[in-house]
Amino acid sequence: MYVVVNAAMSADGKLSTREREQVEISGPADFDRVDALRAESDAVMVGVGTVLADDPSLTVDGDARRERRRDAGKPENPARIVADSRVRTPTDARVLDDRAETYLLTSEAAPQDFVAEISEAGAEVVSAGEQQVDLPEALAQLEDRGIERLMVEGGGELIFSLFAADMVDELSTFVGPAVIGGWKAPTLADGDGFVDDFPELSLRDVERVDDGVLIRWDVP
Ligand SMILES: NC(=O)C1=CN([C@@H]2O[C@H](COP(=O)(O)OP(=O)(O)OC[C@H]3O[C@@H](n4cnc5c(N)ncnc54)[C@H](O)[C@@H]3O)[C@@H](O)[C@H]2O)C=CC1
Ligand SMILES: Nc1nc(O)c(N)c(N[C@@H]2O[C@H](COP(=O)(O)O)[C@@H](O)[C@H]2O)n1
Repeated sequence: MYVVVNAAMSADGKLSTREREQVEISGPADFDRVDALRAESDAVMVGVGTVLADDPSLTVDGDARRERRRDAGKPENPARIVADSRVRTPTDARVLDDRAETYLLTSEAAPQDFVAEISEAGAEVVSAGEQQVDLPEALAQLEDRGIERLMVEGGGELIFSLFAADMVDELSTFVGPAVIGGWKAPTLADGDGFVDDFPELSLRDVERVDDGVLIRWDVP
């Protein structure tokens, strides 16, 4: 599986505010690029923190892009994946609507009645790991279901875990023209953080987009 992480951060490296309120960091050209990235992917993934904060749909906006996917024999939207160890996704979350297939990655710690409710609400549940989703195992199960190109949008906890598991192939960050601040505000990679053995990145390219900068890295 090829894993692309894409996120937008403020000039000071924050993904959202200390209240975890979504901020439009990207401008129109960057949002359009993100839509194209979604359309090129087999699945789009977030952590449940992002579902609870933003209630995203994770679908493709552009009609022409959805049509191209249909013409290629694919579903018009990529699958949606939520890492949600204990099933905190609300049953009325937009990721559970019928616009795309949705996988909920859970662990053995997930209460079985929540698992039943979320399955009833339309998600396919994939269990891997004891207390927290074991990402390599869960993503291997999804690869078996045909997901080869995965786009990850965030948030910071999930992105850190994917780097910690050495599962990221490419990182795109749009750095936008705002300062959000706040030590509690989510950053690109949160979790426990690294103290040594930092993942090394190789700069692919840098481009001015809207009023910010798009930086693309390969993760060798
Ligand atoms: N600016 C941007 O591009 C984006 C911003 N965001 C922002 O990020 C914030 C949410 O980020 P976070 O709070 O960090 O939550 P998150 O979206 O990274 O979800 C973390 C949660 O996922 C679950 N999880 C299950 N297995 C896991 C594993 N192996 N590793 C890590 N997490 C696992 C846990 O319940 C954990 O608390 C929101 O404020 C949202 O607005 C989110 C996506 C993109
Ligand atoms: N690329 C990007 N730029 C921003 O400025 C953002 N705030 C985000 N947020 C992410 O986009 C998701 C919203 O998805 P839908 O449009 O509802 O499908 C949100 O949940 C964050 O993952 N991304």
